[in-house]
Amino acid sequence: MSKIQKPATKSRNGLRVCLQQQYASTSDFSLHLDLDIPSTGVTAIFGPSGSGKTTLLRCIAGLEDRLTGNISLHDDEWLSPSSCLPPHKRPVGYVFQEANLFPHLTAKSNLEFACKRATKVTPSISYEEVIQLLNIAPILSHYPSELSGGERQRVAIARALLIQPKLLLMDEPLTALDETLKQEILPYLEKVCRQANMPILYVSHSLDEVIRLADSMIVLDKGRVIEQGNTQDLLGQLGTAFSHHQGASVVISGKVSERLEEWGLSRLEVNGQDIKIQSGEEKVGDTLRIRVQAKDVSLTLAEDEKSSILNRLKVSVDDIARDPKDQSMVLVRLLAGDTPILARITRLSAHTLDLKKGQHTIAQIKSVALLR
Ligand SMILES: Nc1ncnc2c1ncn2[C@@H]1O[C@H](COP(=O)(O)OP(=O)(O)OP(=O)(O)O)[C@@H](O)[C@H]1O
Repeated sequence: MSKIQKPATKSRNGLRVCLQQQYASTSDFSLHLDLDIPSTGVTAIFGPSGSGKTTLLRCIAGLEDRLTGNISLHDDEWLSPSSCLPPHKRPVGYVFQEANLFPHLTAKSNLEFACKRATKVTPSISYEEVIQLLNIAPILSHYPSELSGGERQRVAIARALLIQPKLLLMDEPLTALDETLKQEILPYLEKVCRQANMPILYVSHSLDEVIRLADSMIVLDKGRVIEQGNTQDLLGQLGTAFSHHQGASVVISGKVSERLEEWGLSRLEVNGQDIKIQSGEEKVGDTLRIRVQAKDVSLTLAEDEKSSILNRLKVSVDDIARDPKDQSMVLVRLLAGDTPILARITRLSAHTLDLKKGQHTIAQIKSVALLR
């Protein structure tokens, strides 16, 4: 195995991972990474099957032994050329695809086991807080076999938090659940992600989950990082793995400026323009994150056109790219101020509108198409 080229510089904050790993000298797969991961927030690890997502988490947790390099968290060195902290000494909470609870112990005893393993003397989250956060008080006396998949996974997340980790690793925690259970558990995950004051690495194949949960993203392919950045920036670019995805979308953040109770809508201010969305629980002043799918954005040049579409944003065309998978379609990158929006329209429409870079146009988005 060759040595890592770039020496790891120490990070004062967050997770530093600079490593090289290979399962066996005969294996085709190897992992070569050099990453700085923010000290809080969710970083999604995305990429095709076999790209090394699970291997990366296992290396960080200390579960792989054929690796060299440096891993540190907030300047605590877990791996260096001269040392390797064993897995049980790493302050890591790990949530797997399957809940992996002890089958002979009740949910409560599973959690108590985690409390005994806690890595910190002063807990950053109490037992009661975890129970409340994941709403598992009613099921504490149940054995894993008596719980639904979603309940088991909520207990598994609680167990990972009660270890009092400084880093949370989640490997496709929703994949084994059906759609209904996924929707049931997502709000809990969102709460955990928002409240946990630590870096969270979240492996997922689901663009939906990534958009809902991740602040930043790392895209792996064949053990290498091919894209990395802030979720909003990355999703708003053309020519990435995401812009070619069926569900190509951008994430837009805005402040709720008004609730239009009579119409069941809320007004969101985004760079001085209004977006109306169907009302939820949000209050005036809240910041909301909404997903706009490229397929739900249409373009028009007529400013005063009467239309049932409520959201008509003044934008400029920043770039146009052909869809490599469908020659009848193009993706248009638009800017509303500095907020990127993607529109997936036919090549014929782009031709008819004579779309060009820098051109001013109107992006129309139906309110019902906006997801949160
Ligand atoms: N124990 C092992 N021994 C040898 N090769 C392995 C081992 N575990 C995984 N691999 C190989 O390493 C590569 C990366 O696997 P890994 O599980 O990290 O991918 P992944 O991106 O998590 O995939 P998926 O999305 O399918 O879970 C694959 O080619 C896999 O076959």
